Amino acid sequence: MLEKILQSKQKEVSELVLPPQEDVTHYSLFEALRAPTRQTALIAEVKKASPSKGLIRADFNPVEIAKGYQAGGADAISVLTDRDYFQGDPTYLSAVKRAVQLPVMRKDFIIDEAQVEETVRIGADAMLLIVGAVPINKLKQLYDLAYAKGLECLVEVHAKEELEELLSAFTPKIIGVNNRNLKTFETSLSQTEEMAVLIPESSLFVSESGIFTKADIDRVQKAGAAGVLVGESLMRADSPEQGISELFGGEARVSPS
Ligand SMILES: O=P(O)(O)OC[C@@H](O)[C@@H](O)c1c[nH]c2ccccc12
Repeated sequence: MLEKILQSKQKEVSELVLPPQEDVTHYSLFEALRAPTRQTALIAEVKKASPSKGLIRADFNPVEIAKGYQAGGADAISVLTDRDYFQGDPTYLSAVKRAVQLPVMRKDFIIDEAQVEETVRIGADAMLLIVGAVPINKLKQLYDLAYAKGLECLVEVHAKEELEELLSAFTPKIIGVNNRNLKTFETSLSQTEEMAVLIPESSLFVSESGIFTKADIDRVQKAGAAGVLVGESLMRADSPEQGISELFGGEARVSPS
């Protein structure tokens, strides 16, 4: 599946027309994750559909969902911008960014410098980089370019070998372990547990995908995750706010946001 997505991305990139620059106020993802609203930081994801689950939420208003996430105490927001496989759109990110006072991360398959520039233009504060989507030296170039342009990165790995390859090249400030194997779509939280020991102390560690309950949050937090990235379980909730409250089992906020 990842292969197929990357092929269409290549085509998309070759046809990319850069949008005008959005005028926005930036918020740091790193700082937000370091001082979370609850014990475990939450990146709440705006995602209409996915290749593994199909349509997740028919009644989909990205701005209303993002505002609900902010009201519910999310620390940051992730917006899927891939059109072909996730029914996302770069314009959703710009609209969300204008509506909330939280760091907003672009969730897409970034393989080229032009997409980094596009990410800046649409007003994002951060973007996802996936180890395994591009060769590691290319990933490092994209990472350095992003930071040079004022964008932060969440660098995602799935397998242990990917993490080792990443760390032998450089140490990202924010590392995500995707519990979902992008080749098979299976999720397993033991992925987070197995990889936690290898994550350097100096990096913020986010556990991504397949997190549905307070028990799941406690489990990855115990393993060492400072934060979680949650999409589906929140998108299926009656309201985003209530979804967050239920996900945290009613846990009180430790700091207002
Ligand atoms: O919906 P979930 O299982 O809570 O997962 C969210 C997020 O981790 C997932 O959307 C994701 C993680 N890495 C990705 C890379 C590309 C697209 C999507 C993703």
